[in-house]
Amino acid sequence: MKILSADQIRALDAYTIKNEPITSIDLMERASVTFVNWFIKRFKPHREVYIFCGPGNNGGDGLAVGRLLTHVQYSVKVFIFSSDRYSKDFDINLKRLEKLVTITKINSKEDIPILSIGGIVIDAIFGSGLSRPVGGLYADIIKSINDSKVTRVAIDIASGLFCDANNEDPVKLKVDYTFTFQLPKLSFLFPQNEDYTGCWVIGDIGLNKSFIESQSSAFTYVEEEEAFSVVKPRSKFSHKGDYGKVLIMAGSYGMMGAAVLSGKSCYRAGAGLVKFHSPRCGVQILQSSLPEAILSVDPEENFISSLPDISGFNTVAAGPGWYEGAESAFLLQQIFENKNINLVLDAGALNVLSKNKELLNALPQNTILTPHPGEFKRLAGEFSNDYSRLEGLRKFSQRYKCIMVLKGANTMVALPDGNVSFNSTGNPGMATAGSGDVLTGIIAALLAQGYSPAMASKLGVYLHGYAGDRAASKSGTASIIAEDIIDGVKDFYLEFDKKYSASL
Ligand SMILES: NC(=O)C1=CN([C@@H]2O[C@H](COP(=O)(O)OP(=O)(O)OC[C@H]3O[C@@H](n4cnc5c(N)ncnc54)[C@H](OP(=O)(O)O)[C@@H]3O)[C@@H](O)[C@H]2O)[C@@H](O)CC1
Ligand SMILES: [K+]
Repeated sequence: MKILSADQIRALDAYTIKNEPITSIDLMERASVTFVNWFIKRFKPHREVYIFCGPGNNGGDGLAVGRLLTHVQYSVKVFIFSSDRYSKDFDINLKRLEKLVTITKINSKEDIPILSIGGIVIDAIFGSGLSRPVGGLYADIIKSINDSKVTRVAIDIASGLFCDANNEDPVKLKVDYTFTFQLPKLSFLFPQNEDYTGCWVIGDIGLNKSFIESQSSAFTYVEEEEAFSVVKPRSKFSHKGDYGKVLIMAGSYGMMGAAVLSGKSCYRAGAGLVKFHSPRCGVQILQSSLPEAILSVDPEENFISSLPDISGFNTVAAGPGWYEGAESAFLLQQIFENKNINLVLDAGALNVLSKNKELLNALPQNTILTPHPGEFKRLAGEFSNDYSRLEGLRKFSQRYKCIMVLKGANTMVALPDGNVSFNSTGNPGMATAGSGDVLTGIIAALLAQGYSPAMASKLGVYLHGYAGDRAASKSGTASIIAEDIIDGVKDFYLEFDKKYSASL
């Protein structure tokens, strides 16, 4: 799903109105009906509902929502603001609502209502048309709502949040839910906006799909349909050689678990053959934890010091559980000399790169780097906010022609062509030791099976999050351990098999 800018959304709105065709007031009605259908499923009518409506079309939506909720017996109190310019559709909806309920105009601070505890605030002050930081009476209202013990629901986007740009100004409405129209907004995907986004839901209001397709955007949001559509079914006559050979260079004394987790997830995600290159201390651990894997043994007891013969492997995964000494830098240098191999680097390998930045210039094209935010900071430096970090990630990927997988909620995958996809699966329970090792194994497995590095990264991240969500559905978020995520990989392929046989 594409993520469009506020300007593109405005053009999409206008295009739909002209070409469907539909009048703008009817489109507003459709959007409001969609919102209300969702709202009444979630909130019972016994709670007091306060709707704050700004002067534009977001306010117009609020007024239409007020009317629709009144029709289904919700007790609604509606507030508007003095303005010298209301939108046309605001005015129309104001007239429609005035016949049903008393509307309060807020002219000064004294008019700001006290909100009853347990009430619900519907925020229709500003939507995608916010053009500058919020001040004056609007700011007073937002602060007052933020201080009240109510549930807050934003129509389209919380007031004070820009769709696609940073707003340093502290005046933004904190919300529990955002019901947004048609497409996710870039700002929903950043940790810094968590309080101003809450749980967000997309309502399909029938905006023109071919116009959306025609728009160029560097940003996409990967959801179920797209992810499953790229999974390759297995041919009846295939054999293990068709699914690739992965060499995992992971683990050191006390850290062999990282290698086990990467290897297991690599097999679960479909690799034909997994071979570990292990320090001597890891031999027993690996052979007994993963009998399916084969082993090459390093001369060193406690860490990997040398590169085995990698001819015959199409994929190498390196870094989980790594010792981060000078030997590892030399090892990376040797690995980088093999330009025709698919490569995933994680954890220790990333830290070795951070300490030896000159090595970045030798990265084979399309190498996949999977840093968490701390590792990315060590690689690329600090950024003042999440928007500039996104730009930093894009630049890094473009500069070193590598694929950057920045892990977190909505993991970002930045490609050397400047495009970035955001992931839709996963949950906070996946913030647990070993979760990253599992992702490394999954991405390596997909690379080995012939997915392009870009596809292996995007699908791998989706699959990893999906597996984590399945794990959460069985054991609850807080108790997920990395092994559970590996188990969840089975559920992904089970779902794929079902979808695939249903499609035949
Ligand atoms: N897109 C779609 O497909 C559909 C969109 N729909 C809805 O329309 C919404 C977008 O509506 P919109 O364009 O009228 O913008 P909106 O957010 O109401 O604000 C504009 C007003 O606020 C003012 N203003 C701005 N910033 C300000 C500030 N800091 N402080 C004070 N004033 C400020 C601005 O004034 P100006 O900047 O012109 O001075 C103008 O008066 C969208 O979010 C969705 O809810 C649906 O109905 C149907 C389908
Ligand atoms: K809003």
